Amino acid sequence: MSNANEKRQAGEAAIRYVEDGAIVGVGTGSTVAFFIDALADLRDRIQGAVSSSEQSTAHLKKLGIPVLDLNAAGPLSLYIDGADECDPHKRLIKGGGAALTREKIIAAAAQKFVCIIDSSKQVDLLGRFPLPIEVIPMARSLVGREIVKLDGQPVWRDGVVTDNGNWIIDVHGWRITDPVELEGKLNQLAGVVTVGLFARRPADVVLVGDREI
Ligand SMILES: O=C[C@H](O)[C@H](O)[C@H](O)COP(=O)(O)O
Repeated sequence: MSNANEKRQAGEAAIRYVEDGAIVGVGTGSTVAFFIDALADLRDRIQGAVSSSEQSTAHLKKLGIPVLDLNAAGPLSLYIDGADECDPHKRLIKGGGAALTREKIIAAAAQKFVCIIDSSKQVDLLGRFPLPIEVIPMARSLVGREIVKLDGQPVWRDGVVTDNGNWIIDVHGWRITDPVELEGKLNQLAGVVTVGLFARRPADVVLVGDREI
């Protein structure tokens, strides 16, 4: 089965976690787009969605799904989002679409995080996909030098500005044996806004196509 078909299956399968009256946290990306399409059928049974990006907000609104502010919504029961890589412990690399900061905030606010992926995203060890890091623009070179000290190869995602007005550095060449430790270490660097490692707050459920693992 193609990756696109598995993404569609995962997006549609995630609907079974949505409860009546819920405010649903919604991630970003091509897999989530299938979820949003399916969520439109339930729009009269939910209160609405909290969105992780301008892209998802536009999609949700186009389909008539109310988009709510996280501060007003409070704790969320459910967050649905894709990932760029997923290890056997449900730890993730995210941020291929530059939406990692708002995604991490919503994941932290949600009781259950259901991650929807196709099978190409499954890895034994995180790091084949370059690790995205959102940085304050003036700190780009500083953070890059710190990454080199940690044996990573930083590549500036030239031309990309995040929804928060910041820049992205993609780090190549890391085999991430201890993602919890690395996430903490990178979070401490001055100028880093968010690291695309979701190890301290991994997914609770992963759907690979329509198969829950
Ligand atoms: O910033 C983007 C997000 O983390 C996405 O969830 C991730 O890149 C996966 O996207 P896709 O479902 O398009 O492969």
